[in-house]
Amino acid sequence: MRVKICGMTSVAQAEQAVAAGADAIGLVFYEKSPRHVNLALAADIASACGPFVTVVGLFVDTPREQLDAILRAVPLHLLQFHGNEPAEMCEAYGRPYMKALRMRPEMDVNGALVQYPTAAGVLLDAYRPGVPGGTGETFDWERFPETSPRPLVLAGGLTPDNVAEAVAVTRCYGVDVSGGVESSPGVKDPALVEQFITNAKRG
Ligand SMILES: O=C(O)c1ccccc1N[C@@H]1O[C@H](COP(=O)(O)O)[C@@H](O)[C@H]1O
Repeated sequence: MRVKICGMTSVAQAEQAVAAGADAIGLVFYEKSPRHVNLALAADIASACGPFVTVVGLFVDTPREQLDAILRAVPLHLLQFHGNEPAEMCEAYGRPYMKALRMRPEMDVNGALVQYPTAAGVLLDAYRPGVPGGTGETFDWERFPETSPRPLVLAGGLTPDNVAEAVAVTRCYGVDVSGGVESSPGVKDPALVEQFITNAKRG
């Protein structure tokens, strides 16, 4: 089980998550998010993580020039797309990418998955109209596909209390969390981070 802790807003938070066993950390480049980081801070956080931790950049319909500038400044290993980016746009940067799909009630999940054959992974998240992610809401885990052409990551409303069950029900490749390990938006709680990672890996 791989665990990503998303929305790091300080070097100390990232170092603590890595020390607690996080496989990946996320940097949010979506300006409307309370977890948004500027380039200098993002670069400092990325370089504090060490060579064996995946540093993920999160984007929501970010214009090409802006994303290129971020890539020049911050050493990102994986791009996570949370907007309406088609596969060609996700592929255009020549980096491994993960596409987030929000689980609208009427969505044909298998049909959506095959639209991203080049993704390193696909993340399934809760759907709230008008909100691209970080909702703190779960979706019906029974809708999680049993098989997939690409590794599937579960997100949406995960917490230390529900993550073991979520892993058991979905048998996902990995989990991603933001709000469920925070004391307030953008502030990670070290105890919750540690509990989350322990419970996810145990589950
Ligand atoms: O974290 C954010 O602020 C965010 C903003 C815009 C799009 C996605 C965002 N976060 C991602 O959303 C999911 C679920 O988050 P939560 O655990 O329910 O708070 C997760 O993949 C985050 O990386």
